[in-house]
Amino acid sequence: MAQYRIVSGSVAVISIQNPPVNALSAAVREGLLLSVRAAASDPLVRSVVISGHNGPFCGGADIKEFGNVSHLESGPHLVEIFESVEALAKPVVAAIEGFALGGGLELALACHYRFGHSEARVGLPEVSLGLLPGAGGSQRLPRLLGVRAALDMIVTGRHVAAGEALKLGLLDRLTDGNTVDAAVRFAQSAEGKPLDDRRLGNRPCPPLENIDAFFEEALIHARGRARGAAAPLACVQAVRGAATLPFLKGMELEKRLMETLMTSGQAQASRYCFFTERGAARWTTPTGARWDTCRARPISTAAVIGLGTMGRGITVALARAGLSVVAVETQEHQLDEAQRAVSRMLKGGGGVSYSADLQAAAGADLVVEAVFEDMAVKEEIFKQLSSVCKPGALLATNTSSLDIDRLASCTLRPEQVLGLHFFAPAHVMRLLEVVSGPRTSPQTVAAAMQLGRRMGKVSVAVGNCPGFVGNRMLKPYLEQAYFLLEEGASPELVDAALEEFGFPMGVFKMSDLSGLDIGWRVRKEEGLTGPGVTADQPMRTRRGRRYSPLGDLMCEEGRYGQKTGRGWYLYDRPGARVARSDPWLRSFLEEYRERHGLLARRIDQQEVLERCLYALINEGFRVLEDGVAASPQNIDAIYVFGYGWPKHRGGPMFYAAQVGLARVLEGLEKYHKAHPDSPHLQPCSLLRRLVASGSPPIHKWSEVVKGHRSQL
Ligand SMILES: CC/C=C\C/C=C/C(=O)SCCNC(=O)CCNC(=O)[C@H](O)C(C)(C)COP(=O)(O)OP(=O)(O)OC[C@H]1O[C@@H](n2cnc3c(N)ncnc32)[C@H](O)[C@@H]1OP(=O)(O)O
Repeated sequence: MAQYRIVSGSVAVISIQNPPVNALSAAVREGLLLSVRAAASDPLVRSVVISGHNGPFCGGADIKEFGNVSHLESGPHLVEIFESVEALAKPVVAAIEGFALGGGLELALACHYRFGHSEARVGLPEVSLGLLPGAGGSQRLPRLLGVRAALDMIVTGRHVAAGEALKLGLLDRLTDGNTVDAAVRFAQSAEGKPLDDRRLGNRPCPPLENIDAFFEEALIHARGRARGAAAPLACVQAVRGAATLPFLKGMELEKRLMETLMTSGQAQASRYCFFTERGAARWTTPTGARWDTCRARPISTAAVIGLGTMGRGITVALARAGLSVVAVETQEHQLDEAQRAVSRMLKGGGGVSYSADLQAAAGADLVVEAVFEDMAVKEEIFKQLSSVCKPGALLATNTSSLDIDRLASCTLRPEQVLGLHFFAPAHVMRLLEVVSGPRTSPQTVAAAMQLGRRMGKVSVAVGNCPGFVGNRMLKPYLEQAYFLLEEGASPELVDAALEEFGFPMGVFKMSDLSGLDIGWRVRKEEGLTGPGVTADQPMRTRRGRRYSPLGDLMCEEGRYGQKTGRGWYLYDRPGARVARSDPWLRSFLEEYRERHGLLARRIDQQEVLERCLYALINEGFRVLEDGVAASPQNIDAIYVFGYGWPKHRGGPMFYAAQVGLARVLEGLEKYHKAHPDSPHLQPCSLLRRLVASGSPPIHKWSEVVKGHRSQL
């Protein structure tokens, strides 16, 4: 699948043909090598242009082959092909339109010249697949750009726009016109000229002072970016090889590092995330409606009701997606402040108008309610929206846990009511939970999923239950963290274990960031704390189960987290970010344990991880059993893109499969025996059934789930 043709009498144009992204599958590799050999041996050919068929240059190695060694090993290897390209005695020009990523850019680096379209982008994103640029990219790019710029691109995996690539010297020329035509003309002008200096494998790496100190720092930085991830560290090692070794020795090092990464569980997990992200768009409902058959009415105008932090972020996300937005806030002072904040974020007006009157939502195709979490207030707004809004307008709530169906009941159009659960900050975070109630129509889901895509979100269709998928699973995780404090752990110990696992922030730091008062309000609403709880009720039991009042007590002390400068940690001032240990908290916990006759014991990191993560995973199985998520892959997408679950660990359900379902079951049984008053540790029946049926691979779990009622 490489097209070969001769143009202008002397230029061989080799076009990679493998839609949609022209990935370098075995067939493409075969075709490329044959074409390069044909160009080398044809005396009429004096130069070569390599391009991508129908737009994109090349999306890199074929990721679908990675899990299958026989596919990966069939056909010539990329390193061999790129060596032949670089060694060709005729000038080779890469004509880059769309994108040249991973192996695609490595191919371009083996060419003698690189032409780019002005809207193209290039990058070496292998690190996000748990790999390194293992087809010479880690050795050629530093020789072209210098170590600093190359290391940045390789360790971050970022896509670089054509303009920046030109400045860096990665692209030789840009064109706004037809890239292949421009490359052909240039190739002809380079015919017969010396090529030695154009072969990056021949060049030394530009010198760098204080190499040891530079790479030490680079390693520390790489470790901090994704804790516990092996690929960024291997990338640093490979680039160090480029800076210190001859090309062929560097290539050997790259090969050794790549072989270790390629077969690692981390690469498997990262690859799984890649497909999970894309798979979330393919939703279905029990009525048979599907992503590819259900037509969605396009949404071009939206109204956002309530301009607190969430409402502002949602307004920005919608405006950036090209919608015309009316932002409504009934409190005048809040409206002015919000207008300034939104304009700052959008760097100007950006198609947003403002109003203090709900009537302004009358003409919108979609309304997103984003007022604070109070059911009575939301019900009143939905009642009003039902009569104010035009027929056909969709009514969405940004609630993070309340009942969508109850809100739908306040309207005369329950089939057009849904939840759009954004994550803070809403214009930055990738995840969107699209929540349907029992009466939400498939067309409504389709429209929301399409809108999510326009906003660049990973949108996941979920069913209606308290907390939906993400927050429902978070509850047992948080609960175990509180219990661990009661039993003798400190917030520092719990957070360190979770951060070492790979979360960007431990549970207590995260709670300080989002505000302890949010959970407090929810618990009050649920009747777990506050005036509804009578004095004769035991403090550490609710509805017959263990309950930790620690979070409530903290709020009663006015410790809401970063916003008050005090929470599970101490901060220099309200709003400051750097968490410091707080001696007050230590005494508070000691006094609490003493008051309740709790004996502090030594808790290790393994127990922290198992109790917190297994409780969360167990709830994930319940979510699947209840039909609130369509697949374990959807749960994993939610956790990776909304809750900071490390990509190199795939998501909670993937992690459970990787650890072994039998081991997770055994762990839960052990902890439930020790804590029988904590039902979240009681293994759910789906997990038991999966283990009983031999722990099938994750893509076969649906066969065991079958027969349960879907809430989607
Ligand atoms: C043996 C190894 C030796 C050497 C090292 C080389 C390693 C590599 O090259 S690893 C691959 C590096 N490349 C990437 O990481 C790029 C991954 N792709 C993307 O970032 C994006 O897909 C895109 C920017 C290329 C296009 O984005 P967009 O237009 O939004 O489309 P989609 O992402 O929805 O993708 C469409 C479709 O294509 C599939 N796909 C994308 N890239 C690849 C690929 N490299 N290999 C195989 N398939 C790929 C993607 O899964 C979508 O299909 P599905 O919807 O069916 O999943």
